[in-house]
Amino acid sequence: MTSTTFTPPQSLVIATRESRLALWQAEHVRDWLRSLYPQCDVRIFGMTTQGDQILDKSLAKIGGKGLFVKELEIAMEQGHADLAVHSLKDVPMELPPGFALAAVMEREDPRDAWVSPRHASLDELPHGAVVGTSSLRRESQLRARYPHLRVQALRGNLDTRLRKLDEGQYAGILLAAAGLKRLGLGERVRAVISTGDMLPAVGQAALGIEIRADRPDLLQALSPLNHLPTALCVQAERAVSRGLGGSCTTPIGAYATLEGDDMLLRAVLGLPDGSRALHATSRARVIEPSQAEALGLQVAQQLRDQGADALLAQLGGH
Ligand SMILES: NCc1[nH]cc(CCC(=O)O)c1CC(=O)O
Repeated sequence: MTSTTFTPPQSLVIATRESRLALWQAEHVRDWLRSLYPQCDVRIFGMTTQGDQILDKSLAKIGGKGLFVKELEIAMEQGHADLAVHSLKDVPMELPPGFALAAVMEREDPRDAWVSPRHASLDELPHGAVVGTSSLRRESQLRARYPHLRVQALRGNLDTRLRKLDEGQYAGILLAAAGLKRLGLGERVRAVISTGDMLPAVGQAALGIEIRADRPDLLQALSPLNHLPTALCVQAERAVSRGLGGSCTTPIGAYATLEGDDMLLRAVLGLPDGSRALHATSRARVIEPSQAEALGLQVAQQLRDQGADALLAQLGGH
C-alpha cells in the first residue's frame, strides 16, 4: 500500500443474473461489502441474460457461457453497475478489453456431486441408466469411467435441473457441490465425487468479481475480498484452458491446490464420448500470479505434447 489515503466507496451497485444461485452469490458479496463499508449504499441490480433465456440449446451451440456475463458487462459499461459477481467457472478465459477481475473469493467445495433419488452412487447404476448433464467435461470423464451408462442433456438453472430430476427423467444428475451448498440444498447430494475421479471445471466453486479496468478505485475497495490462495489456484487453472485456446465449454477439467507455497495442478482434456483423454500433472512453488500462470501454461504444453491440438480439432463440431 502507498501512503495515499483510501476513500471508502459511497455507493456500489452489483450486477447479477437473477437465478437463485446468482442472487445468493451477489447477496454474499453485498453483505461482505456492507460490513466492510458500513456507510456505503450497496445495492443489487438483477438482470436476465441471453444464457438464461435460451434453454433449449446446449451452451456449446449458443456460443458458450460468455452469454451469462455479456449483459452484466454492458451494464457496467453504461454506468448502471460498478461490479458484477460471477461464478468464475462461467467467466470466459479472456475478458473483453476494458474489463478486469478485481477479486476472487475463497473457494467453496470444488467437487462435483451426484444427486439421485434412488441411487447412492454412480457405481451402483445399472447398465443403460441415464445420467443428466450438459457439461462436456462431466460427460467425457463419466463415459470414460462408466461406459455402460447413458448421458442425456440437462440444462437450466439449479432449480430447473433438480425439478427435471424429480420428474423422473434421469437416474441421477451431476452438479457442482458448491452451488447446492450455497442454496442450502446440500442434503440432496448423495455422494461427492473425489477430484481424483472427476476433475472439476476451471474455477469451479470460486466467485469472481469483475469491474471495468478503468476503475482503480474499485480494485482497491474490493481487494479485501480477494482470497490469495484461491486467486492463485484459479489463475493456474485458467491458464491451462487459455493455453489450449479453450473456452468454458471445452471438456477440460483442471484443479489446483496449494499447500503452503507448493502448488499441485492436475488437468484432463477428453472427448465427450469418453474414448480418449489426456492427463497432465505438475507442481511448482507459487507465491505470486506470474508463477501460477507459468505452471498453468506448462500443464497446457504437457497436454499439447500429447496431442491436445488434434483432440481439440476433433471437437470442432461442438
Ligand atoms: N454452469 C452453471 C454453474 N455455474 C456455477 C455453478 C456452481 C457453482 C460454482 O461452480 O461456483 C453452476 C452449476 C453447476 O455446475 O452445477
